[in-house]
Amino acid sequence: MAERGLVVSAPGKVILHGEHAVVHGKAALAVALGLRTFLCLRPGGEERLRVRLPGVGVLRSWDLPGLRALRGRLEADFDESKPPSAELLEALKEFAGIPAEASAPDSLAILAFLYMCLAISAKYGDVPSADIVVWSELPTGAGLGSSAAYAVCLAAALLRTCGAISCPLKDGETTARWTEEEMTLINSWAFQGERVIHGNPSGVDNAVATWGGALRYQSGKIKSLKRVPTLRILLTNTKVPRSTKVLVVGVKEKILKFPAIMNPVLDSIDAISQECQSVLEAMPANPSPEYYPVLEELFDINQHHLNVIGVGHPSLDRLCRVTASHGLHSKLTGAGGGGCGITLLRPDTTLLAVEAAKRDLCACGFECWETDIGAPGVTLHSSSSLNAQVLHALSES
Ligand SMILES: Nc1ncnc2c1ncn2[C@@H]1O[C@H](COP(=O)(O)OP(=O)(O)O)[C@@H](O)[C@H]1O
Ligand SMILES: C[C@@](O)(CCOP(=O)(O)O)CC(=O)O
Ligand SMILES: [Mg+2]
Repeated sequence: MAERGLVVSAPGKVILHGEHAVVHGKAALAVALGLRTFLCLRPGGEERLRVRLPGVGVLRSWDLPGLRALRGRLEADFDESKPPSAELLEALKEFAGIPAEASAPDSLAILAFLYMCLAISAKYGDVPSADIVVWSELPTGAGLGSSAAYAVCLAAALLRTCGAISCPLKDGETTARWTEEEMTLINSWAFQGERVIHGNPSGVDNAVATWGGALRYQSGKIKSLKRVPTLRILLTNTKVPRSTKVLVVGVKEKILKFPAIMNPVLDSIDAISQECQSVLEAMPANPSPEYYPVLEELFDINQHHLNVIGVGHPSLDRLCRVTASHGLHSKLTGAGGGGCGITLLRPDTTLLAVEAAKRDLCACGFECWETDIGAPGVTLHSSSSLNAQVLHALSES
């Protein structure tokens, strides 16, 4: 058990290309965002596990004997190489008093929390007597990988508390990262948490939340890009709620219904990811405008493909039209169906042009902001390193 408790964080992400296709074995390019989820775990007093998830309105606590008994009943099912079984999830729902068909944000968050607490403690130690609070800078359900950032924070905190991974923080350090081997373990358990939340995730989201930076992901293979060019991206949240789980199922159904139509589209998205990766890897650290026309064309082609596979939305079409009227190119990011879009800003895109585009996007009821990309992955913090906003949020949540 970490004596004085711990604070971990993990970044959100944008998928530049490859969302949905990556679920079907194609390549995706994802970059970590400068927006993070934070988890604080403090040792608890009496034998209780308490969790506060203000992002989804959850405040729950359970006595450890009850959790240990539940774990004992389910132990055979905690195989981290396989998706959590329907029976296991039903048992967790019943224990937590969650309706069987529940897929609301709070229900999925509690399910993922309980699954990871019991499964990790079943393998590496005991259920911790602790007070856990999670707070995020990311909008949930908007395509920025909030579920993965949440799962990665949970995995890192629980594995550290069970002693399965080290405490890499040295005296005087404010932040530290884990070793490659430890991040692989964190990522594999975070993928299990994503399986509870998403149903059939590809693993790209938890990979980029773990390793950070920019990476190409395909069928479990992760290739971090050596250098992340300084791309300026405008993030726009249409605020249209949607469920990644539902959208991923919809694409699968369309592939089964029209394989000869859909598979070539997935192959084309795969080729777009490859092409984009080649361009990014050829870019200097601070690319000049001439590199951008091809990136903009790839955005446009991919956005059309995403509409064809059924994950577009009128709000995203409107986003693309508004930015196009300012000479900018956008596409949805993440599962689509609403949520966020990303707009590529060239180095010579003036502040005035960006402000004009933001003004028109906000007039649509959207929320937009520029953020940097290539952020570090899962991180262990000394509490002194956290800024006042995060400290306040974690203490007040
Ligand atoms: N900060 C958080 N605290 C608790 N649960 C979270 C948090 N962020 C995300 N989640 C869980 O992840 C779900 C959103 O995942 P998803 O539909 O994949 O959207 P995205 O990953 O694009 O944000 C939420 O409904 C909730 O269950
Ligand atoms: C649609 C998908 O490709 C990305 C989902 O991203 P998000 O959960 O919307 O942030 C699903 C996946 O890769 O697991
Ligand atoms: Mg997600």
